[in-house]
This record gives sequence, C-alpha cells and structure tokens, in this order.
Amino acid sequence: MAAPAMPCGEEFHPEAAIVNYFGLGDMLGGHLDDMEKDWSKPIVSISLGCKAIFLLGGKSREQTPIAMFLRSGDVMLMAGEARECFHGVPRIFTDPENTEITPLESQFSDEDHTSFLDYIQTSRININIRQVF
Ligand SMILES: O=C(O)CCC(=O)C(=O)O
Ligand SMILES: [Fe+2]
Repeated sequence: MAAPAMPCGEEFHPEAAIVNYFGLGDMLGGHLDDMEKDWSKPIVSISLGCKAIFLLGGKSREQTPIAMFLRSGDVMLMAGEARECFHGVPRIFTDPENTEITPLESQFSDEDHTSFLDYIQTSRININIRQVF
C-alpha cells in the first residue's frame, strides 16, 4: 500500500506561496525544490489556466522522467519521495484546441470579464504552497 503523503499526527505549516506565471512559450526547467528545511513536508501545487506538461524525474538528472498533464483546477501534492525528485514544466498549451479551459471560458464569457478571458486563454498560473522552516 502506498505511504500517506504525510504521516498521521505530523503538522504542515503553510508559510509561503510562490506564484509562477507562464505566458506564451514559457517553460520551467528541471529543478529540485531544496530550499526548505524539512523535505518530509509536502508542496501543494495548484494549476490554473492553460494545460501544461509536467515532467517528474528521479533523484538524479539522468533518470528518465514521467510526463503528465496538469489542467486548470488540478491540485498536485509533491510529497514523500517525489519531494526529492527533479521536475519541470517544458510546455504549456496556448492553442485554443488544447488549452482545456472550457469551464473558465463559460464562467467568464460575459462582457465584464473579457480582459480576464483574454489573459487566461494564453496563460498558466501555478501557486505552490510550502512549509519553509
Ligand atoms: O508550475 C508548476 O506546476 C511547477 C512549479 C514548480 O515546480 C516550482 O515552482 O518549484
Ligand atoms: Fe518545483
């Protein structure tokens, strides 16, 4: 059975949130999140806007990563061993056939929200919440 993301009785103190903005052609290279003191604490990662490819590799850059889609509304937990793994976002989808933001488009289709819609149709926003200390 898979281990829980955080053992029972452990506390998580969400102390910081990083907001990443991805526009046309933007990507995030492979990296490790290693600035936090305690790597047993998860990172909670929320995706909004255009669909993206997320690559999750291993503990060294040599390991072949697995690829997954992150869509608007997805919440991903980077926890356990994944916390020690290289990862990155090599591409976001800004072409209308592949953005997969229909729920946002229908929610914000009225005239009051045209600038928000223009913005989000070619954008991805990732908010990741961390315990730093
Ligand atoms: O944008 C994402 O989904 C990942 C962001 C990330 O890995 C980071 O900010 O460290
Ligand atoms: Fe990261």
